[in-house]
Amino acid sequence: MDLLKVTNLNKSYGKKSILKNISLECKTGEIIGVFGRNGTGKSTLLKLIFGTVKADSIQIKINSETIHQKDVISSKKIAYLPQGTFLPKEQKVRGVIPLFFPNGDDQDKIFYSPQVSSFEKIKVGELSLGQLRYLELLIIGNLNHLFLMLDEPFSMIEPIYKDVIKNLLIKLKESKGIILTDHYYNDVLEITDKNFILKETEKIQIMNKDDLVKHEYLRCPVLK
Ligand SMILES: Nc1ncnc2c1ncn2[C@@H]1O[C@H](COP(=O)(O)OP(=O)(O)OP(=O)(O)O)[C@@H](O)[C@H]1O
Repeated sequence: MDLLKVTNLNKSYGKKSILKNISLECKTGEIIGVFGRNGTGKSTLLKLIFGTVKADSIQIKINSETIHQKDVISSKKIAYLPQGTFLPKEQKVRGVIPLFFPNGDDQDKIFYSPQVSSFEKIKVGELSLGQLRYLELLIIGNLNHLFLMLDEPFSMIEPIYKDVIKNLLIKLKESKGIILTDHYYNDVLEITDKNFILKETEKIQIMNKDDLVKHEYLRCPVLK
């Protein structure tokens, strides 16, 4: 088991405090869900841990090793799925895979993953949103990072691909720790082991949908 430990995380933009003294832990074998209304800092939190947004303060440790924020990307221990696509739209899927996986066996893992044969000849820009998000997750998930930060893996995705993505994430958590955020709360709660909500700069643990109502993320009554 590997442990990602983030402590003393503070972030403000100008005079506006976004996240105050946040701590969190994620183990390999675990998926953690992050909720919060628009603008509460969910994406910022993931980018701070990945190192692409500079923190006012943050300590990041993986097991006993401290990783400075500026060294997170080069350490190749934490990966990040941004909200927007990062793949070249004009390339066919079968041309994109070798860009990330020079080794033939590694490429095969992607090519023989469920569904990929149905869209490998298509250009990235012509994929459905579900196919595209799944391909991105397959690529990120098959690189060797221990921890994945995923920003909205389910948003606007057709139901069939949501299921394919959920199955992939459950498989990936066998060897990785995953922190994800998405407003599709039912999909998130279906696969997460722990959850929290960001509210007014703080992090509050969530046990179920009722807690999401209590903290004014959902309106009641919640159908069960
Ligand atoms: N580069 C920036 N400069 C100034 N303010 C910013 C910047 N990036 C984000 N913010 C502000 O920080 C706050 C948190 O933004 P963030 O994108 O993390 O929210 P979020 O919880 O992910 O929202 P959403 O659910 O809409 O994706 C928002 O008020 C946003 O306007």
